Amino acid sequence: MIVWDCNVWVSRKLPLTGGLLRTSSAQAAQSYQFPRTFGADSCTQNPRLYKVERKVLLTDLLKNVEVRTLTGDGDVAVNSVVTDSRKVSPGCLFVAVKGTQVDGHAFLTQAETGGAIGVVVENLPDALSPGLVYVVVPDSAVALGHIAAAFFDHPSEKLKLVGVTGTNGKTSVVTFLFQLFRNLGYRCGMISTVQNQIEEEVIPSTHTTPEAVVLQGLLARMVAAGCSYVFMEVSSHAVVQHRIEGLRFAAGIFTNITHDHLDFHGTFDHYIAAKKGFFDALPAGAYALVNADDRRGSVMVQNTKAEVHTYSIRSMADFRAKILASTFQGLQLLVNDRELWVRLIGAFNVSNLLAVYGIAVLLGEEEENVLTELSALTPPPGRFEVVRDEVADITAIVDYAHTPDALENVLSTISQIRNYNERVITVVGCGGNRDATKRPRMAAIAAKMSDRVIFTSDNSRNEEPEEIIRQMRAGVSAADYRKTSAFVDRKEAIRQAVSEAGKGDIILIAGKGHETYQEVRGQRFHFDDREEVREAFAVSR
Ligand SMILES: CC(=O)N[C@H]1[C@@H](OP(=O)(O)OP(=O)(O)OC[C@H]2O[C@@H](n3ccc(=O)[nH]c3=O)[C@H](O)[C@@H]2O)O[C@H](CO)[C@@H](O)[C@@H]1O[C@H](C)C(=O)N[C@@H](C)C(=O)N[C@H](CCC(=O)O)C(=O)O
Ligand SMILES: Nc1ncnc2c1ncn2[C@@H]1O[C@H](COP(=O)(O)OP(=O)(O)OP(=O)(O)O)[C@@H](O)[C@H]1O
Repeated sequence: MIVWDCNVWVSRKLPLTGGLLRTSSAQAAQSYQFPRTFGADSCTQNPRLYKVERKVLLTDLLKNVEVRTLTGDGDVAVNSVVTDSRKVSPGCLFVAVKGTQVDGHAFLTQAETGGAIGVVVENLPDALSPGLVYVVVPDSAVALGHIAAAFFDHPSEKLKLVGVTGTNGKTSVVTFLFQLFRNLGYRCGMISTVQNQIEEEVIPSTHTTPEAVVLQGLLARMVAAGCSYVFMEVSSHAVVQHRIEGLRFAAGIFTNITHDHLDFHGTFDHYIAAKKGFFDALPAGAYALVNADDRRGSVMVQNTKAEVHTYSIRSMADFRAKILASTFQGLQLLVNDRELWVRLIGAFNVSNLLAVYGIAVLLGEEEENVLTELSALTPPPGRFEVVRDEVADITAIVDYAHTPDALENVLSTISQIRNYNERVITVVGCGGNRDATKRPRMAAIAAKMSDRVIFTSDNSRNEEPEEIIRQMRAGVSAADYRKTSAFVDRKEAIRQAVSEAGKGDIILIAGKGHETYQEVRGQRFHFDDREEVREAFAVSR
């Protein structure tokens, strides 16, 4: 597997004139040269490998930016765009962004000392340094998106970019789209929480939606690799922090919205507004495909310029489906009146499939071909992933559900498929330093919909895991409380679930899905629910 560091992609060599770079957009479109591929370790060991050999005139970077004032020489050549003063290098442009912890404007001196040739700011500092070019903009984060897009020569305009937003289903939908379009014969890229991918090449992911410079660089690599489609997740954080500014989307998909990330957005209305912001910004000529089964679906597209289409499993819509049979092996469906079998599990995946089918048809694919290819799709890692102990006849399901809604969905999927001669044992925890309001709600859902619940840890971060579990248990009704127990150590919790399970029982291990770590007090330890349950099955024999 080739691993690319997200900070290293494009090396574009342009001619220098008289010590200063003079170039044009036409030249800028020329010759991408990639550095050799590196393992992640070599990048960490040798920071020089991070250097992007690329220079663009500052004035060219600012073409789509609302500039209030520019002090200094705008024709200076910029060789990288940086938002962290600790990562500046000679020749870079430092963009000072106001964050949730600190204000990047506090680090202008550090940026200059590190070799920045220019800074983008919202306010000029009291004393100007003669060595720096100052660009004043109304909003640095907005400016950053456009600057990053220009630095990488507007990659999103050279392919078809499809963005997927919603509380749940983003990873599933982009993964299915990536598989489908590759099966239809296109070269594709994918940007997702689990991993980024350019055809076969896997690039580790740090965010659901990377920050602007990383994102634009990644897209530039995808262009250079000949991708004609890129499917990316658009998180509400990314919309609010303007990471997607400067991108041109061919289509946007809305899956659903439920309570999540209220620690960041403050209120549900702000969270809805963040998601809606993505559709507000879609250009005319793009498609907006929304889930008509979610009552916020119509709100999302109230002010969009894009062409609106809908999908539904409950009502009339442009793209609709009916579930004929639902089993742990797959689903039999009627999609726009055509019958098909898919290897995916759960009603929520029918919604996801409709989003995929709808966008493929809107983007011009033959309906017949798309329907045929839907049968070949496989779920992303850690999404309703089944691990079986065939000897003991116990089914474990590892799922990333870490919101009340997703947990309810997974448990109701299990209850639709189970035969009620068996028990459902749920192992679940909630993350630390994240939305605490979901803790009692998730616990109540788990207890109401399972025969047994074992509460445990799930990335407690800087909080006490015992306290998180206490807050969860507070949500459990008196009647359900006797079904519950708690094991702070997730390994022990999984082993306990396996030891309690009998023939035919189902163990749901919720919350971590594909994650391969447990984050405790700033440190990440290797932890993989799938490995743990396999091990627990082995030792229980
Ligand atoms: C809460 C949040 O969104 N944080 C993001 C934010 O960091 P921040 O606001 O804390 O930044 P800050 O520390 O206040 O710094 C502000 C600015 O000063 C700069 N700085 C800071 C210190 C210094 O010495 N010098 C300096 O220049 C920083 O580089 C930054 O540009 O801006 C950073 C740079 O863009 C992001 O990497 C960071 O994501 C962090 C790692 C994160 O965990 N984000 C999560 C919550 C997130 O974005 N999640 C969504 C998905 C959510 C979901 O659906 O599950 C995602 O898209 O990944
Ligand atoms: N359309 C959907 N509606 C509700 N729940 C879903 C849907 N699709 C998937 N899920 C459930 O939500 C969990 C998360 O799914 P997925 O990773 O696709 O969503 P996501 O939006 O990418 O979430 P995150 O950003 O947290 O990764 C899955 O494990 C599954 O249980």
